[in-house]
Amino acid sequence: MTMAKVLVSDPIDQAGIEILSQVAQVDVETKLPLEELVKIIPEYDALMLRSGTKVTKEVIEAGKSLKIIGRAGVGVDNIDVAAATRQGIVVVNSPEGNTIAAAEHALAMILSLSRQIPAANQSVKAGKWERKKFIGNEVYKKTLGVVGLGKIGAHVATVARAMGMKLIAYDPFVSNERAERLHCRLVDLDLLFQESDYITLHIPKTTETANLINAESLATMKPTVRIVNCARGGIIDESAIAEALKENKIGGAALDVYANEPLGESPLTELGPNTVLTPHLGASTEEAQVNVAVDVAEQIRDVLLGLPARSAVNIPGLNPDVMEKMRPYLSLAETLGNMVGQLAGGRIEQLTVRLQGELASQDSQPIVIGALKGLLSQALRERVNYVNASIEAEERGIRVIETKDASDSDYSGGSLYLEAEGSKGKHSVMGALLGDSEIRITNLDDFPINVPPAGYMLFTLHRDMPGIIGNIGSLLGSYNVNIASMQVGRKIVRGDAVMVLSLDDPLPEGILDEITKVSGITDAYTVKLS
Ligand SMILES: NC(=O)c1ccc[n+]([C@@H]2O[C@H](COP(=O)([O-])OP(=O)(O)OC[C@H]3O[C@@H](n4cnc5c(N)ncnc54)[C@H](O)[C@@H]3O)[C@@H](O)[C@H]2O)c1
Ligand SMILES: O=C(O)CC[C@@H](O)C(=O)O
Repeated sequence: MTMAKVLVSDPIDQAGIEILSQVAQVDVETKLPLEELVKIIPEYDALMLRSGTKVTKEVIEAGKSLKIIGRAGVGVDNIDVAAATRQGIVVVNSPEGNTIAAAEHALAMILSLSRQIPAANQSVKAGKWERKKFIGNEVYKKTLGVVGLGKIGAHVATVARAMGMKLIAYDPFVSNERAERLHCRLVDLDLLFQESDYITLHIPKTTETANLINAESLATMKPTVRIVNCARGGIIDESAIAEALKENKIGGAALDVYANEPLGESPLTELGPNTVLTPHLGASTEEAQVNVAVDVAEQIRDVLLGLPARSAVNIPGLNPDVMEKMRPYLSLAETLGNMVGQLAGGRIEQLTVRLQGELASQDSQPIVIGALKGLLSQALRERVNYVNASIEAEERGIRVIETKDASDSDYSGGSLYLEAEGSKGKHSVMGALLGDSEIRITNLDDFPINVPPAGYMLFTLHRDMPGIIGNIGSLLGSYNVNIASMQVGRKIVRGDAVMVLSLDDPLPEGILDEITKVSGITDAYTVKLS
């Protein structure tokens, strides 16, 4: 077996490299120009990066073997996640590994601005002793406006409170209870801008948050306000804040992140001591770098070993614990999805997924994704996976109906019913687990059966009458097709029935037509599960 290959395209801690090396050949190539990255990426199974690499659609489309992209940090805005999802590539990050580092950097920025530490440092090093020039302010009893009360915002709030600051916050997605626990008063954004002595941003950059701080909002703030951005560049309009700082319309700003990085030429670099700039250092502590490298490298290792990732940003809701617990049911869902997809024909319009009995108490989302993965596997083969199954189904216009019926199942552990409507009509299959993980198909088109899935299967709809089984057996024998097992399911004696045959060999071309000509057979279908 050839060893997997991982490309590490930004500097990451050695602890991460060591983990990756357990399962893969690791190449560290930093500062690659885009065209070079596009050229070499086809060789790699995984890509690990920080904020320095831009993983564009072009990179992703060239990464034909990529299974996972790991961002050693929080923000995945330098990765085209939509393109990765479409291509079935898992994107993982380290949501908490650098929380404390980023929060402490924001707090350091608040204090640096208040006491003009960077400017005072420069002055002393220049041989001066300007004690009067560097009179600062205390943060004690000042109002801190926290925009974004997530992980980093919450830690900033906790420490700021310990320093005696009054806290207000704006985050439309957090509850009053969370804000109260953090001793923050939730306010609207306009009020936060007007009341704050310090404003600190801890939100992602989205279309809603782009240029959240601009000339207009700056005009509503106190003339002494100090603004800190250790979140993302582009949340502040850089020319507007540069203008406000130059004209002393606000007290100061400390920025770690920029619309374009590296910052290069910018009006921000021309500003005086009221402006503190750092080169995206929020996550740059030894501790955080070990945390994020280990966190993400472990996930890459796991995915390369066929295990789930714990912080995938593009597999909604499928956390590893759920995946592990549900694994046998996911396999059941995939098998049934694959079968019903073949029975109902190539162009599927609707899939109904019903979780029955005890299974109804489980989250249906992973099961639905598993069923869709199975359903699409004939068309998309290995291109469909747990990441892109839903998006691929949506693009094909497949309607998905999820239902639950806790009362209905003869099987302990419950059963799963799938019904698909497609170009070959409407068909249904039901299945359950025998013991912990053995799959049984328990129903086909509403006829009770009990068979394990097999590589090649033949299903017939027929009239239950003497001789029919023998005729089918002889016909298959004449084509040298060996029958591994056979079962008949019927609702009433001499009524309609199904026959399920597991075959050792694939059915030769044209034999289905012959089967349907056998007296009593009304229809016949084959399914290939290998
Ligand atoms: N400078 C750095 O090196 C560095 C390091 C780590 C994280 N970050 C950045 O810091 C930011 C926050 O990270 P986190 O780990 O706290 O994320 P988080 O997801 O825990 O918190 C983000 C918060 O923002 C809120 N939010 C989203 N949209 C909002 C909006 N329009 N208005 C107000 N609030 C909104 C969310 O409800 C959430 O509570 C991210 O942008 C991340 O990329 C930067
Ligand atoms: O990689 C870095 O140093 C920055 C990471 C930071 O911006 C993040 O979003 O986690």
